Amino acid sequence: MPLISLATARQAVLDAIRPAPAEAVPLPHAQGRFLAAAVTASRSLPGCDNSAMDGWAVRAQETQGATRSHPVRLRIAGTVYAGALPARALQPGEAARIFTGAPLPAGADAVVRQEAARAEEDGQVSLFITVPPGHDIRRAGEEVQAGTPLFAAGQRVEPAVLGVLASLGEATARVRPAPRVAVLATGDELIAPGQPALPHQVYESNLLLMAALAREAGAEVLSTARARDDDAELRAAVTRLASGAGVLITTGGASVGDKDRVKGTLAALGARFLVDGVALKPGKPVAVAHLGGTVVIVLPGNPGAATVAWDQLGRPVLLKLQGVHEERRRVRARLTEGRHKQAGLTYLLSAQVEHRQDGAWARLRPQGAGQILQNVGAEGYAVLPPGQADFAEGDAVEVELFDRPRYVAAGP
Ligand SMILES: Nc1nc2c(c(=O)[nH]1)N[C@H]1C(S)=C(S)[C@@H](COP(=O)(O)OP(=O)(O)OC[C@H]3O[C@@H](n4cnc5c(N)ncnc54)[C@H](O)[C@@H]3O)O[C@H]1N2
Ligand code: MOO
Repeated sequence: MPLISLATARQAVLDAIRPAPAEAVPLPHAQGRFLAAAVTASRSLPGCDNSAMDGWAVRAQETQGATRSHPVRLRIAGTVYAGALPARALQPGEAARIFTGAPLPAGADAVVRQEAARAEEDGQVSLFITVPPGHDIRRAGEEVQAGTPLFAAGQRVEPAVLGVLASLGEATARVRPAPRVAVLATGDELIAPGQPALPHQVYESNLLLMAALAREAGAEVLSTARARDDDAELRAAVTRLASGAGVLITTGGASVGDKDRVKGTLAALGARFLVDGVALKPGKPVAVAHLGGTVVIVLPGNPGAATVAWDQLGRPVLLKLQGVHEERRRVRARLTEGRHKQAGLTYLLSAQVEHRQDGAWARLRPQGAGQILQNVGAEGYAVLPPGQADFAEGDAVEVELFDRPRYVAAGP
């Protein structure tokens, strides 16, 4: 049976995943989450007319003609600090001492900053500049009017968004919970970093890598574990890890070798496969299954293949659970070198994009499913689509970029 395409696989998986119910969380816990509902400004910013500078609140008209050699003198009428209300309105002939952020007294319509003024000993202030109405004033609502739509559902709560929510007075945000993820690395050959290893043994790197990638996609990683290529051990590990997790990521043992037992173990436990194998390289053996209420992402052991398979199927699952769909930027770029590929598969190759005078070029680095260095510094994947086997140097391809994705609310 021919393998299904990447696009078909992703659609099948996403159709089967529902976003988790939204919850209100305190703002400090909302960082990195995705808004479950649109946010409208609950107050205007600023809340009232206020001073942009430390100086003097005045009637602009009364500063007419003021210069350093011919100052205008006004009577000092009290002081307004930020957070306090002015004691009274400004009368003609008066200036009030005012500080940055303090509400403008009624009657005042401009501020003269203190560098352009001097308080005299007779209770007056000399102003050295003429200012127009509105000078150094921040008007109520000039940044945002109460009721203005600010963020769409799906917006990621980045630091700047947290700042805006707090300045609106919000203490909580409605977001989807972080998917609770467990990671299982399988393989007899694996040795934990820090332990001695012989050349035929392999340092286990997928646990750390996959947990980190899952966190990048919003997950809370509950546990990581290793298991040998042994049915009983795999069964016990899968059962234990899946019991507390919404998503279980496994790596290794996903192909057709004698010791590749992960899919068989899952099937024996009653897993229902949504996808089993994709016309993708690297990452062909990837599978996605439901095991009770847990989504299991079965990744190949090869770190390069696991990374691509995670990125193309695992990450979208995590985002859908959080109610969003990611739109990546794409650029068209020419290959700096030719590539031969299997015609039926989509190849996703780690690339850096170089902007030259004659346009964008995709530089592919040495890479392979079993390699890992290509991931470092990669700016995106050059997409070599199915239906073509040979790509020559200079052929234009799409590069799917990793940075600055746009998150939009996903369907149900
Ligand atoms: N006859 C065939 N052989 C293979 C096929 C096939 O279709 N027919 N598919 C190949 C493809 S594609 C891939 S990808 C690999 C995937 O194999 P597995 O998922 O079964 O992975 P393993 O055999 O367990 O390991 C592969 C490789 O990766 C290393 N590895 C595994 N886990 C880790 C880890 N946690 N940290 C670091 N490195 C790890 C492992 O030592 C192996 O070198 O199968 C092809 N074979
Ligand atoms: O297609 Mo495998 O996942 O690369 O070697």
